[in-house]
Amino acid sequence: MTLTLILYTSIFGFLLYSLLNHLLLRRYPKPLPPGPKPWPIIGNLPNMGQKPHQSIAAMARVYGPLMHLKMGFVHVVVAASAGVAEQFLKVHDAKFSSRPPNSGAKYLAYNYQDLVFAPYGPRWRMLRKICAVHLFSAKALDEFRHVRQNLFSAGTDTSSSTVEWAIAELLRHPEILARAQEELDLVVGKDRLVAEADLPQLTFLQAIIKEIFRLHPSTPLSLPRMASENCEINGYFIPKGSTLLVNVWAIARDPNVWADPLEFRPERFLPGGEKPNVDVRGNDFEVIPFGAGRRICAGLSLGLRMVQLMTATLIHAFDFELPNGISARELDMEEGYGLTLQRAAPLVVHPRRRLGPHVFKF
Ligand code: HEM
Repeated sequence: MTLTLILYTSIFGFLLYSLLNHLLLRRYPKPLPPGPKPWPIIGNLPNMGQKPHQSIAAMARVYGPLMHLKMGFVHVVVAASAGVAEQFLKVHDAKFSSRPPNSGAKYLAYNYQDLVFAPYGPRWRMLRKICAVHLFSAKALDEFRHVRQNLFSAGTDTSSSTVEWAIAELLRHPEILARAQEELDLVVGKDRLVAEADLPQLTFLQAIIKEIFRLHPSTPLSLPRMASENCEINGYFIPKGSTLLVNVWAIARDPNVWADPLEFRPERFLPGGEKPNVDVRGNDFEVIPFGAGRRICAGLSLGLRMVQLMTATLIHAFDFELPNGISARELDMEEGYGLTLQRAAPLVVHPRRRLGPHVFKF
């Protein structure tokens, strides 16, 4: 008797949910973007897997670069190509400049009062202005240069994980590492450590860092945005309140845009390469590790400088050996998943000094 009751209740619940869903979806003037069919109540949560950026990229290969998902009752739209990302983050940027609510931001960030989670409006504008003028402007960064110099621990999680990926890729590509060290020896010499002022002359190093940000962006799904009003993108309806995820990881590996996208090839960013003029500062949508538009990473210039400086200093000052006779080609490059894109297995290396001991005396 009880079992029959549960069965009938479940069937009735399912039919009611499908009917409501159908009626609600019909109110839209245009179709929602295509996407996998959501389950009742939980939506597409079971499709997310252990590494959502990879699962979402696989789904986008089936449903296209503008995709619709349901996370529970929340509409989620995903941008998985440079063109679609540009629509959201440039053409319609103003409508997607708030972030969706979440408990972490509510309880840890003083009820959405910090810069990252503040709703788009006067307070966010004021915080952003303070950062732009007093903290992260080129002038402020130059003035605080001496405070940062070889201060490795000051790197944030995003910066430190990017450097870890960089060292791992360089170990797997010894010819690229040798060329970068050659450039460093030429520009910096062997009697001092790299300084921030050297960075503009280290063009090969800069290409390496761009390639690292392309293959291993520290926030693969960027930070979520939220639609503040209904809008239409590429002929599809995006309901107000939808969460926007931009799969910067998939965009930067798009085979329609990048030749041999999975290959680590910094030369592609050098003159004569396939993308000599492409940068990571949010103007070229095929590689946007710092996001784009008005809520682009506020610490972009600092993050970029820190990653360049830390990587340059490490490979200039040290050679690295892998422990236990592991060959570089065997190095596990599996991704873990967390707040930032970490290596599944942390990189363990034995550093050997390449510069004389006098260089390390401070
Ligand atoms: C490797 C380094 C870094 C990467 C890859 C990175 C990436 C990102 C991304 C993807 C966003 C979201 C952008 C969007 O919504 O379009 C973001 C936002 C932000 N980042 Fe970074 N970031 C890095 C380093 C830093 C550093 C060093 C700081 C400050 C010390 C910083 C401060 C911020 C802030 C305040 C925001 C929120 C901006 C806003 O909502 O207006 N980031 N970052």
